[in-house]
Amino acid sequence: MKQLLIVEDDPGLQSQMRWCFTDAIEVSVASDRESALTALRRMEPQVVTLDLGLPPDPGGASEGFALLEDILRLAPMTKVIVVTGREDKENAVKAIGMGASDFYQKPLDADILTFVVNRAFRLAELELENRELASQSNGTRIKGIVAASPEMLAICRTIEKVAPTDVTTLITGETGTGKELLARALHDLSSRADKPFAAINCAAIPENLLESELFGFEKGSFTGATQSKKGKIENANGGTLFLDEIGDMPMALQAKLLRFLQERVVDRVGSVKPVPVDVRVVCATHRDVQELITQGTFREDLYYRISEITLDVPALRDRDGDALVVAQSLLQSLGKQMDRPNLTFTEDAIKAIKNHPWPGNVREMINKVKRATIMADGKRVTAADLELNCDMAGPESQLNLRQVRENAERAVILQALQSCSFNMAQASRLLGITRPTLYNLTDKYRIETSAESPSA
Ligand SMILES: Nc1ncnc2c1ncn2[C@@H]1O[C@H](COP(=O)(O)OP(=O)(O)OP(=O)(O)O)[C@@H](O)[C@H]1O
Repeated sequence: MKQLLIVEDDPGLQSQMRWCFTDAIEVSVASDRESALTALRRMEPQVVTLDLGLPPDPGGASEGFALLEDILRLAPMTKVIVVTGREDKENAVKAIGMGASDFYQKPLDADILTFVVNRAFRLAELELENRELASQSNGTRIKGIVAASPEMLAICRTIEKVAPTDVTTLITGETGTGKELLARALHDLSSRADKPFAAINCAAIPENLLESELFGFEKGSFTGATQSKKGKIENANGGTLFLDEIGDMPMALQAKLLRFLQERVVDRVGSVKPVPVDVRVVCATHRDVQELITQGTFREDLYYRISEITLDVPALRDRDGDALVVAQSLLQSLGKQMDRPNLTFTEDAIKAIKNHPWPGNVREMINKVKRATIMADGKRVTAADLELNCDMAGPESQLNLRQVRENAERAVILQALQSCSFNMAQASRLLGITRPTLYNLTDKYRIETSAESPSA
C-alpha cells in the first residue's frame, strides 16, 4: 500500500491536501516534528510532504530543516517533497541540497500536488525494484551457475566466448567447484547444444573397461563381447565429449586418446576399421597436470592437445562473496524442493558461511544446506543447523546470540519507557510500535510498566 505522510501545521491546508489523493494512497497527517517522527516510525511512508514552516518556528524554516534531517537519517529511502511559500526558492534549493527529492510551492494546486506526489511514489517504487533486482542478481546467464564474484564472473565470460568455438578445453579446479557444470555450459551455449553431451569419469571406471567404454568394441573382440557396441566417443557424435578426471587416465589409453584427438577417428577394440567422429572434447581434472607430467604419469603431448584453452576454476573460498550468494540460492531452491519455502539464514549462519573454508566447495555446501533445510526449527537456519562453527567471539557466544538480541530489545524498550516516565503511549510512539505490541513486549521481558517500580 502506498503511504503518504503530510506534515503541515495549518489544519485547513491539511484537509485540503488530504482530499487531493484517492483511496489508493493511505494518507496520514502530522502538524509538528514530534508527531511527524512518530508517524514516520509507525507507517514508514514512502513519500512525505513537508512544510518547512513548523512550530515553534512557523514563520521560519529551522524546524522543517531539522525534521528533514531526522527523516533522511532514520529512513533515507523516503522521498521528501518540501513545501515552501511562493517566494521561498532559496530554502527549497537548500532542502534539495540536503537530500529532499523535490519541492512544491504554495498556494495549493491539487493537480500539481498530485502530479509531484505520484512522481515521488513512482521513483520510490523504481528504487525498491532496483534494490530487489540488485540483491537477487546473478551476474551470469549460464544456467545452473550462481556467481557474483569477479573471479567466477570472469570464468563465465570466458565460457561464453569459448563455447561457440570448437577448441578443446581443459577445466581445472578443486573437487566440487563446478567443473562439470561449466563443461555442460560450453556444450549448451554451442551450436552442438541439441546433440549429445556424453560424460565419462576416467577415475571411476576400471582400467580394463575404460578403453571399451570410450572406444567401443567389435563382436568377439574379448570374452563376453557377444555383439558390437559403440563407445562413448561415437555416441557423442555431433555433440560434446566430457572426459572428467582426465588426470587419472591410464598411460596406455592416453596414447589412444591422443591419436583420436589428432586423427578424429576411433578404433573400436577388435576392429581395424577406423570410424570418423565429430565431437568437441572438454576435459576436467582436480589434479595438477604439470605435476603429473613431471612424475611421468601424464603425457605432455596429450596435455598440449587437450589444453588449447585452460580454465582454472577458483575454490569457493577464493571467490569474493560467492559463498553467501550460492548458499542463499541453494537454501531457496532446496527449501522449495523440500516443501520448506521462505527459510532464511540467521546472522551467525551468515558469518559462519563466510568464514568456513569450504574444502569440498559447492558440493559440500549442497550437503550442508540440505541438512539444515531438514533440521531448522521455524523459518531461520542457524550455523548449528549447517553444522558450521560460528567464531564470532568463541563458541560460548553462539548459544547466546538470541539472548544478545533479546537483551538489546529489552534495553531499548526500557530506555524508551524511562525517557517517557513509563508513559506507554509515548514510549510506543517513540519505538514506532503500537501500544498492544509494547504491552506484549513488556510482558515477554517482564518489564514493570509503572515508574515507581521499574525492573531495570
Ligand atoms: N556456481 C555454482 N552455482 C550453483 N551450483 C553449483 C555451482 N558450482 C557447482 N554447483 C553444483 O555443485 C555440484 C558440484 O559441481 P560439479 O559436479 O560441476 O563440480 P566438479 O568440479 O565437476 O566436481 P568434481 O571435481 O568432484 O567432479 C553440482 O551439483 C553443481 O550443480
